Amino acid sequence: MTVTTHATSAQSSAEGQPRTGVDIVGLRKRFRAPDGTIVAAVDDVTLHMPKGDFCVLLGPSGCGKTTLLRCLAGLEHPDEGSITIDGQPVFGPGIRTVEPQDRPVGMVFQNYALWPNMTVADNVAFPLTTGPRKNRLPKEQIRARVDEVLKIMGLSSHGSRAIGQLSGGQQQRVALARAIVAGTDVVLFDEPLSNIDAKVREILRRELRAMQQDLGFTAVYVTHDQAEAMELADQITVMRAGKVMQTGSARDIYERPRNRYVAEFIGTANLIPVTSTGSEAHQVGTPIGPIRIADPGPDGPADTPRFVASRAHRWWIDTAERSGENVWSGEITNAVFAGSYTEYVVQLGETSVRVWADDNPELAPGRKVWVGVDPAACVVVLDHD
Ligand SMILES: Nc1ncnc2c1ncn2[C@@H]1O[C@H](COP(=O)(O)OP(=O)(O)OP(=O)(O)O)[C@@H](O)[C@H]1O
Repeated sequence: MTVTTHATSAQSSAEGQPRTGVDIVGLRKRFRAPDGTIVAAVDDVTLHMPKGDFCVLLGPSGCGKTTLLRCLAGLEHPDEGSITIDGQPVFGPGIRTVEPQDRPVGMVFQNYALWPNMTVADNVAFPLTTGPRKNRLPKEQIRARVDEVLKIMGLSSHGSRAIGQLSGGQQQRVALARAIVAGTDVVLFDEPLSNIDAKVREILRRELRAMQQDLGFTAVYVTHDQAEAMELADQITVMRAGKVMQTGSARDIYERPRNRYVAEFIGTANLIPVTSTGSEAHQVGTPIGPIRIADPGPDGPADTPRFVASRAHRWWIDTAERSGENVWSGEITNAVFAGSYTEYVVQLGETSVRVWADDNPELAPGRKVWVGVDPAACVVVLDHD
């Protein structure tokens, strides 16, 4: 990827435009693969990213997250739809497409994309020193702004160093500093921490979140790492094959997945097929008998298969006989000690469930047990949208 430059915040704020975050409507981007087939990399995406929120695009490799981000940056030309960034239409029918360097966004790439022959300070200053000369800040102001940003990123004493004299984590700090130096209201991140070792990544992640909250910019952050998404995001958008599967807070997505894909992609879910609508409200029939549920799930075509989804850690396990709603007896078929919990696989007839017991009762496979789950932790999800 190439480095893009960033418009100054002065441009977006001085014109007094309304700042609303990022709005994407009906966006499509197709590519022709080498074998001639057409790939719908972004497939009718409509998404609102509220101003000042940390918005994560999450999904497996190839689901279209980077293409969507590149469309926001202006590095890809979408086939259809519209994009508005902080009230400024940058792409859409009847709109002159705004070039990357004129969009009110900063961008941080996975591979840092720094200029190796420039010092740290010059790399950070770069977005302020490009564009029409008449719009540029005076030199002293650029220097002051660069110093300020280097301080925020803990790089004050590194300004005159060459890029090659920095560690990977420090280089990524420089890239972050460069993305925020112009004070743009939207910063785009393409898996910025994935080349950094795990310990430093954790630190940078926390710093990035704190910095984003302090400065108040809207972050659009691409990752395939669900833990990273959950730690950082105000809003997570789960993508699959170019489409948005679900958008919500980390808690919404985790506790109220709307389809099987989301339930399985985030966390560990037990999915038990729904065989009938159940004789009472908030109850469904399944191969292990009726299950009481909290949420009947989204409407969808009647013939779409449905499942009761529940998180493994919301189940309990007991060796003493238990009875009541959402309680079953079964046999442990596998037990794996995972440190803070033990995962048991328990066979209930033809169905097996995973139970994460955090009191580590040390039960061996073959043991008869009772297991159960709180109805509040059971939601019905569609097989697909
Ligand atoms: N320039 C291109 N030419 C042809 N196909 C492309 C091009 N760019 C992306 N694609 C295809 O579009 C789809 C989405 O790619 P994209 O890079 O957006 O996915 P991603 O979710 O960001 O994946 P990753 O996490 O691996 O980067 C993939 O099938 C990819 O092969």
